[in-house]
Amino acid sequence: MKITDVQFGMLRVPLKTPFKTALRTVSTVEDIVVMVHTDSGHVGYGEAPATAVITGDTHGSIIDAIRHYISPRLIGQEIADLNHLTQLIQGAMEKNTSAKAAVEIAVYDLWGQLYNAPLYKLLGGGDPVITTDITISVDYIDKMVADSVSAVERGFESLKIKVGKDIGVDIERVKAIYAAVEGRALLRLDANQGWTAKQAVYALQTLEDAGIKLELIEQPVKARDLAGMRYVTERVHTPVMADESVFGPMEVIELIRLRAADIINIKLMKTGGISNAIRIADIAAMHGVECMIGCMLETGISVAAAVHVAVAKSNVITRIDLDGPSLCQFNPIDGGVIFNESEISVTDAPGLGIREIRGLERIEA
Ligand SMILES: C[C@H](N)C(=O)N[C@@H](CCC(=O)O)C(=O)O
Ligand SMILES: [Mg+2]
Repeated sequence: MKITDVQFGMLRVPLKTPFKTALRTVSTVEDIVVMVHTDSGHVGYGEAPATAVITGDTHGSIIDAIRHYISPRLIGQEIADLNHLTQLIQGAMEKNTSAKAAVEIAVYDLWGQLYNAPLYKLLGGGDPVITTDITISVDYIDKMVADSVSAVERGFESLKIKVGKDIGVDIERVKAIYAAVEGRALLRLDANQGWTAKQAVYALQTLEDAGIKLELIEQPVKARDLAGMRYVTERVHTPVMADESVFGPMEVIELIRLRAADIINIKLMKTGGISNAIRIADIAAMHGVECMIGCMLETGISVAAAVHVAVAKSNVITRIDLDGPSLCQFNPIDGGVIFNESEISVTDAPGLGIREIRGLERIEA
């Protein structure tokens, strides 16, 4: 099975409610879809969102990176030579992790199709049912409490509460949500870099002293402030998770060496796809560090790939934040991963099992 062509589409799906973090507000998922064609007629699918505030990637940069740097290296290559293909993709250029991720996901999809097996089985196998949390956007306190209660009523047992806007209000937000859902859901906080190290310690110690038990705090301080991450990790009981601070394996090694966080959030759009996600999971496992697998605003193409990784690496990926499809008004993907609110299950369809993408707008080559 040889690669013959790489094509693009744009997938737009409105969100159920605006997605609001300390970094941005978004109402529609708008992702680049990549289709890798082969001489056998098989097509592999990948997807990349333009999360410029985190990865630096835009729609234009994703298409340009693939069109001019990645795709020319892949034409004529054999899907069976997976490690060679991932090296070609990762070595095509610096950064541009979302573009690399989209192409790698499509290549892994084809690799599964080549061997007629679901991807998670080729990656090591595992229990094909996992449970995700759901994100509660940062907003007025009453709205966040209502959204949290509604999520619990829909069956979510883990809520990812966005904070990082105003430290005083953030503390009140968490107290109010905790009071409303106590005993029914675990609370994960994500400040998306919105606090200073001292603010984070103050907020977390105030919440801990008030008897509020949090599962973890994600990325309390600026991405590059590893000293700040370590400062917080050393001073609070709540486990600290690194998100924007770690993209690839080298950053993970440095973070672990510095003991700057307790947990690592792996996202395919930061790692550049599946090969580095697996590397990070293995490095973390060797050091006894647990991981979450997360997503950006993605639909059931790239989130499906993350699900396969999560299933195969459940020895170390102990937390799941793959709520992209649950945040969308509808699911445009007919495929091998079934997203049913908090429960995500994988079928035995080959590769990612994608059969149809509804509403895909073609982007001319
Ligand atoms: C969607 C997911 N639950 C999430 O919160 N992901 C990111 C933010 C993604 C974005 O801004 O598009 C995160 O910070 O964990
Ligand atoms: Mg995060």
